[in-house]
Amino acid sequence: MAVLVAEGLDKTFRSRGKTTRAVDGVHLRVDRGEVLAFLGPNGAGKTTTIKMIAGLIRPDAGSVRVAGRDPHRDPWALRQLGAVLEGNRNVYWRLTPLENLEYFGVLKGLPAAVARRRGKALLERFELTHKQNALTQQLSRGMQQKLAIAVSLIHEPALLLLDEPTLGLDVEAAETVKQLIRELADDGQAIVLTTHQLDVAQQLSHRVAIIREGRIVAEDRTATLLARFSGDQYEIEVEGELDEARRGRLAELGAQPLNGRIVFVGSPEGLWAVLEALRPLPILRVEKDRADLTEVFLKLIREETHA
Ligand SMILES: Nc1ncnc2c1ncn2[C@@H]1O[C@H](COP(=O)(O)OP(=O)(O)OP(=O)(O)O)[C@@H](O)[C@H]1O
Repeated sequence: MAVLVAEGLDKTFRSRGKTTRAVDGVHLRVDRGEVLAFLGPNGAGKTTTIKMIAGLIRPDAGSVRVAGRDPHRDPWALRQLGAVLEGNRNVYWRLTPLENLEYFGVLKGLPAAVARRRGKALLERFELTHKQNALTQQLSRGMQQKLAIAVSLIHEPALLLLDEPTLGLDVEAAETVKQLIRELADDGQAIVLTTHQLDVAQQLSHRVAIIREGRIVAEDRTATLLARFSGDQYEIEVEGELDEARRGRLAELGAQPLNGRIVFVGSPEGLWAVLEALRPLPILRVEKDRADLTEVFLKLIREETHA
């Protein structure tokens, strides 16, 4: 089920006689339980798009539907949004985590008792209960980030917007936050993730949309995009020496021994023939050349530049 449907979004800024077409015909869709990584170089139009989705900037053209309704017209649709857009700004340093959750819950229209009950449940779930009465400013950055996410979820929004959720966190805190995001998605939360940390995007996203100069230049399932940009080269490592007969057979199949590895470019069927030719030598490793999201991103961005 589509939680977010954005269609044909346009936004042009005019300031001091200069016109910037920040967003140009952007379509985005996010389903329940799906993490969409929304990626692009600096100034590509991500923040402007997210602000249009969040009801903060009115699009010149196009439409946004969150859980079927327009956040620019319908306060109910606005309540279907939760956002951690700029670091920890949605928490108050001088309040405790529980007070933050209660305060923002009431601000979002919840009765105080409901906000408190949900706040306690979120602290439990995010393993922050032991800090519920400490001042937020005394929490570690990782804990503050978890609290910021908890606060954005207090009113049980249909769509969660996360901007750079792991930026500046140490390895362990980043892993905890990533795990939390995975669990939220597994429980059905729809999430739009904006980040320049492409490894994080690769690990967390089901789908990727890449924007450049206001236009979407690629939009696909993460796995599909990675497969599309992966080569068809295999590397095989075996134990023991290759005799002359075997070397000859490998050459016939188009496989090349190279620095202790065998390199083969071809189809999966061809690979089986190569493996067959190596029998009965023990195989230590067979690996396909796989693109990562950084390579995909750079290729797409450059392709567009040269187009
Ligand atoms: N209020 C504004 N007035 C004029 N131009 C703006 C305004 N907001 C954004 N822009 C311009 O619109 C374009 C897109 O900006 P946007 O902030 O959406 O990019 P971004 O992809 O979020 O970039 P970053 O990754 O650097 O945050 C940029 O050229 C930016 O300078």
